[in-house]
Amino acid sequence: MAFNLSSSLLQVAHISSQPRLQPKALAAASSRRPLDHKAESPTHLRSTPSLPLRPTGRSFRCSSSSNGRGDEDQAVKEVEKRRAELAARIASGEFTAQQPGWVLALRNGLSNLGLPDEFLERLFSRWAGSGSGQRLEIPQARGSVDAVAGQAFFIPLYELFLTYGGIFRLNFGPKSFLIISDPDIAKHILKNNSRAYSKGILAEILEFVMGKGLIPADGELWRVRRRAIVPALHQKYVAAMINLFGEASFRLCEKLDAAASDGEDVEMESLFSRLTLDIIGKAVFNYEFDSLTHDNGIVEAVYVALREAEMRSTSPIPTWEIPIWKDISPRQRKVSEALKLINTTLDDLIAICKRMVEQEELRFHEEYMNEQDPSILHFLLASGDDVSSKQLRDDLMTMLIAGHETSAAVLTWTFYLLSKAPEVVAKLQDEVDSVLGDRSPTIEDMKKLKYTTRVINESLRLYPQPPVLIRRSLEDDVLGKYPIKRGEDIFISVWNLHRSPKHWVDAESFNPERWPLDGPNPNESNQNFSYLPFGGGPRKCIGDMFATFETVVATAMLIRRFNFQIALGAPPVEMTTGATIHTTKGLKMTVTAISSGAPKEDQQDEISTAAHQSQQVTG
Ligand code: HEM
Repeated sequence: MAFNLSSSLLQVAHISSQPRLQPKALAAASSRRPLDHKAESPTHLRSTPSLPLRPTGRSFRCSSSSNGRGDEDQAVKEVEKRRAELAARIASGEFTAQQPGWVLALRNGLSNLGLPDEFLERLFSRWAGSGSGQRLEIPQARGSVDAVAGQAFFIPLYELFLTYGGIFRLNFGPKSFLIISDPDIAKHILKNNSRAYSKGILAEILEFVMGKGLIPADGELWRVRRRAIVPALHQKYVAAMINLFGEASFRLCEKLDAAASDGEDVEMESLFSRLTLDIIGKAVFNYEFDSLTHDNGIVEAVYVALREAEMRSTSPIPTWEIPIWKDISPRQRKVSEALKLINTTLDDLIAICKRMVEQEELRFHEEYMNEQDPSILHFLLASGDDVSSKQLRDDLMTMLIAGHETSAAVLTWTFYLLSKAPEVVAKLQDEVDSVLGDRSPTIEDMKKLKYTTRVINESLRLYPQPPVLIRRSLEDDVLGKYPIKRGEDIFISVWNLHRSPKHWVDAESFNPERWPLDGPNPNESNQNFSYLPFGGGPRKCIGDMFATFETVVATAMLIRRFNFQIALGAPPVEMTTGATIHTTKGLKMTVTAISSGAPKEDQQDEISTAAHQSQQVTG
């Protein structure tokens, strides 16, 4: 049965438990020097005894409007109030069920006196009975809808993390989840013992649209498909994609040019969604959605399927499972029709591509790529991938969704962050001007656009897409010091890891400078699983390089041509969740052209030349 993600997450507020982490742990980092991640490991930080009071709701303020300050202030106040209330309830121990209130008060008191967390941990777990051989209990929270309704679910999880620490159980009625915000435990689940975990609920929710595609697949099927698909994203392919990114971004620039000269504001979230849909359609199965230019049936069908996937992951009652409902609900009928259209289109594309491959004088090798059709589908068919049409369709659909909404969300939040950081924009524009000038990016430029890359790295830290990773334990295991049973549903909160004040200095501020330009590209390995923008372990994203270059190219090409500001009177920018973090009401911006740059025909010529060059260099 499909399980509902949010019915759990919407019910987080009332708390019962053995709190582990004391509030004072939380703002310690703000007074620290920037972390040297190589020298100062998360483990070291965890044992730091000085623990000032935790930050309040200011962490997640993302409202912004150049006008309507009143609206903005009101929205910010609401969020802060709700958060402060929740934080106060958690901190007071009001809902403690398994441990008497006085134990909590004593522990808080000792903690405020500066006793190290680890010492208190040992003391109180012994008190709770583990020393006498009883099973060590994971801290628990149980909830009700009212305290968290109306906000993205990962926000209350952050509040709970600040009090309950890197692992706690979230109970609601008969359901329970483990919430992980500890880098070592995340590493254990994702990498060291990854075989003991499946995609669980995620596979159930996404089955209707991704079938057994690479994201939901588990076990042997996943291994076989991953082995077949990963080679398709080889270096030469990614280099060819830079040209595709450039062309699509150029089309977006044209659209923005028109808006700028007409003095019209633009809704950037939907434009980024269209940009990345156009890119991923070409990249995965050589299909021209052309959604930036016009709407058509297939574009609409893709959005119907995507919105349904998001609705299913955030709706309290799985009505779509009721057999008759499927037939009578207009929404579900629309979903079925959309899926039918997408499947037919994919079948047609597979058939066309098969014919192309048959007619080709094929000499397949590691970096095989057809110049007319460099798509992943073409590579798979040319490689002799022995797979059913249904499985191939599932994999293509999976990549379409995985590579579309994620990149769009990264660009949306990057431009939101940039709208509030003119000094970062100035540095970005300097870099882009000196590296690219007016020409289109090539694969060689990716190494040189260092600051642009750091901006994307930092945007992914503050707005990870998706904000939680989902797993289910396939066998008994031990997480940290806690034994867990088979069948546990687990959320690894990347949001919490990326904003943990234990691991980041000034965790909430947008500061691309935290990543040295001459340092390695930050990833889960060199950040000890405190930073997981593309996951980690064997199920790490296969499109990480693709997506990084895509967002770097789009950012560079837009930022050198336009200034972006939140539009006058735009609604406050707030978060909501689907599979990725969306805005609640869009990202409405005023776009002003910086200069006309090279004439358009020249730019178009350059795009073709750049494509040719990048193929020559890497081919
Ligand atoms: C900025 C854009 C992107 C972000 C932030 C992102 C993030 C992620 C993350 C965090 C995972 C791990 C999920 C988990 O462990 O549960 C993942 C998996 C995956 N991603 Fe991406 N992704 C992006 C773009 C792409 C693109 C462009 C593609 C395809 C070309 C892609 C294809 C996949 C696939 C197929 C998986 C599943 C891998 C497996 O389970 O073996 N992603 N992605």
